[in-house]
Amino acid sequence: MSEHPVSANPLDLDLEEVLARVVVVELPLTVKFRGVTTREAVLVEGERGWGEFAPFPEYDDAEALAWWRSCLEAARCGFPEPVRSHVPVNATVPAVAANAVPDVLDRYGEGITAVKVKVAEAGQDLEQDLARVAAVRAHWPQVAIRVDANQGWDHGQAVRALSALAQYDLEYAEQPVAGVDGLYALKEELARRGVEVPIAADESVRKAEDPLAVARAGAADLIVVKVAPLGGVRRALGIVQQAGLPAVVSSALDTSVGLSAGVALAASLPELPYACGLGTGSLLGQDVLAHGLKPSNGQLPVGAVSPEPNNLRAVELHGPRQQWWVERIRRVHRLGQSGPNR
Ligand SMILES: O=C(O)CCC(=O)C1=CC=C[C@@H](O)[C@@H]1C(=O)O
Ligand SMILES: [Mg+2]
Repeated sequence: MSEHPVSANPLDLDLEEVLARVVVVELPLTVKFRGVTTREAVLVEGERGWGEFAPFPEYDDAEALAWWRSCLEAARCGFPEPVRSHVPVNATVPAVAANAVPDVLDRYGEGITAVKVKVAEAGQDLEQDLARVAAVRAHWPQVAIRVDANQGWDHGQAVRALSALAQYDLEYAEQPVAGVDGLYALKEELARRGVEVPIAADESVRKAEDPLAVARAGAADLIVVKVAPLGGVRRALGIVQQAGLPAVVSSALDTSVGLSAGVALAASLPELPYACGLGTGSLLGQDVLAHGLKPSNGQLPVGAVSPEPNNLRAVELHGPRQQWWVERIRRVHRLGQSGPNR
């Protein structure tokens, strides 16, 4: 790729030249997350660094376009100047059985100050969520605990669950129910009942037509921002600035290349009031860097990353899955050149 000015459109490139050099990888997860045990991603090296394209397989091309823009921003434009050298991260606990919690937490090492616990998993019940959160509190008594329901509760379930979980002094509840109206109604009801659990919006930001609608409606106390679904670090920075709410930077279960874009966003935000959901490198069984981005003393370092050729070769995909990703990029790229500026 030739020298690329930051102000130009990163989609303006010779696509076949880029596709000839992309690396498609599949990384094993050490714990099942979002129902999957491996994570596929495409890595692209550009004149300013490495970018990652890894929209989940079920996402359509319109949704995947923001991830492609984000990948090309990293590869071709680089990132804004950081204002800090390290970012604090939370441990993330998937919807595992309570007795598996200590083992999951220990993967993140010492010095973690916040833990995010997945709740409302399909096929599980509130007792299992309470037991998982209790196991976190028992293993690490001092940490702040937040829960993420991925909009898995309806209004009544969320009121019941958060009223019960409030005994653990929750830092916040992430996307307990679906939609801006749903979040607003829940926030009102919790306030009426005196249940003091702040509400964070995730899907209502990253999957919304208008990522600012939730802030305008006063339906959340804070927002979760993820670089790839929001179309890159600069777009995510703009959304945080316009939302005017505290922001938590999170991963999309990325390889260390994708995580480094999240770190770049966290590093350039003027305020960083919460530990970031960027510790998920600890859930990967293999990574593309010689030393993957895993927390040390609860923090990740800010800076460029570069995959190690041997690590890349060990996880590189060939054949039909590689072709599937290449074809997906062709379609998404065409959409970006022809369609509305999503
Ligand atoms: O925020 C974290 O602690 C880790 C990232 C995380 O939870 C997620 C990553 C990828 C997909 C999402 O289902 C999930 C989330 O909902 O925040
Ligand atoms: Mg979430």
